[in-house]
Amino acid sequence: MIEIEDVSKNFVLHNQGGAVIPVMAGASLSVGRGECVALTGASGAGKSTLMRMIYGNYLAASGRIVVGGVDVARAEPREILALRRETLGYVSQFLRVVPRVPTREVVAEPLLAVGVERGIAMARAEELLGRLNIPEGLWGLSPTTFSGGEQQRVNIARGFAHGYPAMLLDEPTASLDAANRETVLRLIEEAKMRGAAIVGIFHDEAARARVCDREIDVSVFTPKAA
Ligand SMILES: Nc1ncnc2c1ncn2[C@@H]1O[C@H](COP(=O)(O)OP(=O)(O)OP(=O)(O)O)[C@@H](O)[C@H]1O
Repeated sequence: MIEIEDVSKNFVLHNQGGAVIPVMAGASLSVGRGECVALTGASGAGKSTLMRMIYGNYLAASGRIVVGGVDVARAEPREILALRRETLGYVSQFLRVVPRVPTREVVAEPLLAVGVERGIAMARAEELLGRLNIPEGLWGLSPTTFSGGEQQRVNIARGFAHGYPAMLLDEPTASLDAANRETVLRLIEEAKMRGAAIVGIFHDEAARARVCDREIDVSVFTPKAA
């Protein structure tokens, strides 16, 4: 479902005389349906960079990144948007809050975007908000004023609303209490059971051991000259 072949990445520092920093070379990785792969490696090894390339935020210098049959490294912007709507979910640590949109709608939005009937989308949103312990009294309010932890849980609910065939998870259990951490681990297990291919960064070692099938140390993709 996610195929990465011989990918390299350089950063060009335009404000520092155009210095070229090679950060990745020969990155290859394959993630099948129902599989969860953890990216590991020291700080600065390139975990976030690889995730951003898979999501199409950073362009690879060479190689292929194929998600659900779409080569992200070569796709048109509208193809990337369709991929993100239908196939590839990204759960970051932080919610991008849209002012005045109620929490229930924020969570249901990915389902409405793929044409799920409104009643079904809202029911799924409410189920997830309940599981993640967001008080019912908050569901009709915009999450703008929510606490950091509440916004993080709303973001997780939104990220797991639609059954994406492929998912990227950036520290999904960071700073959660035990009960909510357990819920997130169950959501990951449920996603795997329905066949999602998952790539994630997990600093929480116990979480990684429980939900990940394999670990890839991205420092093996650090260019030799770097
Ligand atoms: N936009 C950018 N411009 C220039 N260099 C960058 C950029 N983003 C990342 N880098 C460099 O690429 C390397 C990999 O960074 P990256 O954030 O992917 O590491 P990481 O493994 O995710 O680290 P951490 O665990 O600290 O989050 C680092 O040396 C970083 O300085």
